Amino acid sequence: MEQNNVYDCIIVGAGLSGLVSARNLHRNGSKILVLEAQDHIGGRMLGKFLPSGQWIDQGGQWVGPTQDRFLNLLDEYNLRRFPSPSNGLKVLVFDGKRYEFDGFFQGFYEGDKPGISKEEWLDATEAWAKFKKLSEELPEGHPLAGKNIEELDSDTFERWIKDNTKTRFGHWYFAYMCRAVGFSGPSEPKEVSLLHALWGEKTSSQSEFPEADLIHGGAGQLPEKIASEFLSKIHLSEPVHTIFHGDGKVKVVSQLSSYEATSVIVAMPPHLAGHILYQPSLPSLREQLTQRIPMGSCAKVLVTYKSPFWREKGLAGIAIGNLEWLELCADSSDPETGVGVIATFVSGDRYRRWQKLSDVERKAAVISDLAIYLGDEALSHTTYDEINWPTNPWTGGGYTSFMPPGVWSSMGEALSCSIGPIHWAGTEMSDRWSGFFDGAIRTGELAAASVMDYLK
Ligand SMILES: Cc1cc2nc3c(=O)[nH]c(=O)nc-3n(C[C@H](O)[C@H](O)[C@H](O)COP(=O)(O)OP(=O)(O)OC[C@H]3O[C@@H](n4cnc5c(N)ncnc54)[C@H](O)[C@@H]3O)c2cc1C
Ligand SMILES: [Mg+2]
Repeated sequence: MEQNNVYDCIIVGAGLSGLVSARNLHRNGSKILVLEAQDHIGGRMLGKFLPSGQWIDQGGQWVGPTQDRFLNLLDEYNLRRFPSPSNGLKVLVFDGKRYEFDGFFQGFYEGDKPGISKEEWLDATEAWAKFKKLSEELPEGHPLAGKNIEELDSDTFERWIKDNTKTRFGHWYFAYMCRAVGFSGPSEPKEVSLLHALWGEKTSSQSEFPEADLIHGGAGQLPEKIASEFLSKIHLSEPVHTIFHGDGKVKVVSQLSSYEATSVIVAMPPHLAGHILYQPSLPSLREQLTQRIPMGSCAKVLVTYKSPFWREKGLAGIAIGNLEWLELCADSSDPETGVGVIATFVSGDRYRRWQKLSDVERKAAVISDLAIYLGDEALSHTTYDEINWPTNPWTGGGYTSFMPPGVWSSMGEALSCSIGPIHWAGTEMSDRWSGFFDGAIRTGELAAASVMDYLK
C-alpha cells in the first residue's frame, strides 16, 4: 500500500532497538515514521558531556568481545574502544572487613582470591560450578519448555541459593551477582525465577566478559549516528497511547496526532508495550504476559575526580562488597581525558531504601561508601550525577526486566511473536544478550526483517 499519508511501518520507541529496525527498513526503501515519547532519542543508551568536556554514560556503557552485533555497529560508525580499566588491586569489603587482592571473580575467576576463609571461598566457587552446569543444560532460545523447565521456573533463585550455599559469603556472592551484575534485572534473588537466573547466565554470561571495553566519548554517541540517515522521519515528544489494527492496516495514535501504516514495530520494554491500548485487544497470553514482567530497581551514579587517584595507591578502582548502599563500583576513566570517573549502582532493596532519602542523604550515602572502597580521597569529587532509572516513566527501571517465577513457562511464548501487523523489538525480547545493547540490536534487526517479510 503506497499512499502519501500511509507509512509502510511506524516504529514506536527510538531506543537502540527501534533505531536499528528503523535504519534497516529505511535502507530497504520502506516508508517509515519513528514516534518517540521523550524529547531525545536513545532510550537507555544515553550519554552526556560534563561542563569540563568529560563524557559520561548515564545508561549502558560496556561492550564485550562476543557482542558481535554491537561491535559491528561501533566499527561502522568508527567509534573507538579502550579496555575498561582493571589494572591494580581489586577491593572486597565483606561484613566490615576490607580485602585488597590481585584477582577477580564475577562468575569467572582470575588471579588470587581475596583473604576470606577457604571454607567461604569453596562454598561460593563450588556452588557456582553447579549453577553454571545447570545453566548449560537449558535448551537453546527462550526457556519455554523442555526437561525440568516447569520445575526450575517454580522456584525463586533465593530458594536455590539457600539450598546450595552454607556460608554468609556464599549466599551473598550469588545475591550480589543477581542484584548488581548479571542474570538481567537486576533483581533480588527472592523476586526472580531460578529458571530466569540460569537462562541469564547461559545467554549473557559474565564468563564472556561483557564489561571488557568502554567507548571513547561514550556509548551515548551512537543513537545520533544511527539516526543521521533518517532524522526527518523521527518525531520526538510524541508518546503513543493507542494502536488500532485490522483490515490490513494500523492506526497509531500519539498524544499529538494519528498516523496510518501497513505495520508497526513496538520497540520498548514489555511492560511499556503493555501500557499501550490495542484495539482490538491482543491475545490474552500477550496481555497477561506484559502485566508480569517488571523492570529492575536500579540507579546508576557517576562520580568524577580530577584524576583516577586510586591508581596512585595501586588500586584498580573496581570494588565489590556488602556495604549499606553500593555493592559494586568500577573505574570508567577514559585514558584520553585523564579525568577519574567511577561508575556505581544502587540496586534491589538497597535502591528501594536509598530512593526514600533526601537529595543530600542519597549523595552522602554513595560518596561515603566509595570512601570505604577506595579511600577518603573519594570524598573530594568534582561532579556527581545520579540517574534514577525507575523514575523515568519511559523506561520504568534498569538495566532491564526480569521474570518472576512461573512467567516463562506459562506465558513466555507470547514474548516475541508478531501479532498480524504488530511486531515487537527491545532487548528484553532477545534470546542472546537480553538486557544488553547487543540484544537490543538483535531484536531491532529481527523486527525489521519480519516487517520486510510482512510487507512483501
Ligand atoms: C543503568 C544501566 C546500565 C546499563 N549498562 C549496560 C552496559 O554496560 N552494556 C550493555 O550492553 N547494556 C547495558 N544496559 C542495557 C542497555 O542500555 C539496554 O539493553 C538498551 O539500551 C535497550 O534498548 P531498547 O531499544 O531495547 O530499549 P530502550 O532504550 O528502553 O528504548 C525504548 C524507547 O521507547 C520509548 N518509549 C517508551 N514508551 C513509548 C511510547 N508509549 N511511545 C513512544 N515511545 C515510547 C522510550 O522513551 C525509549 O526511547 C544498561 C542499562 C541501564 C539502564
Ligand atoms: Mg494494556
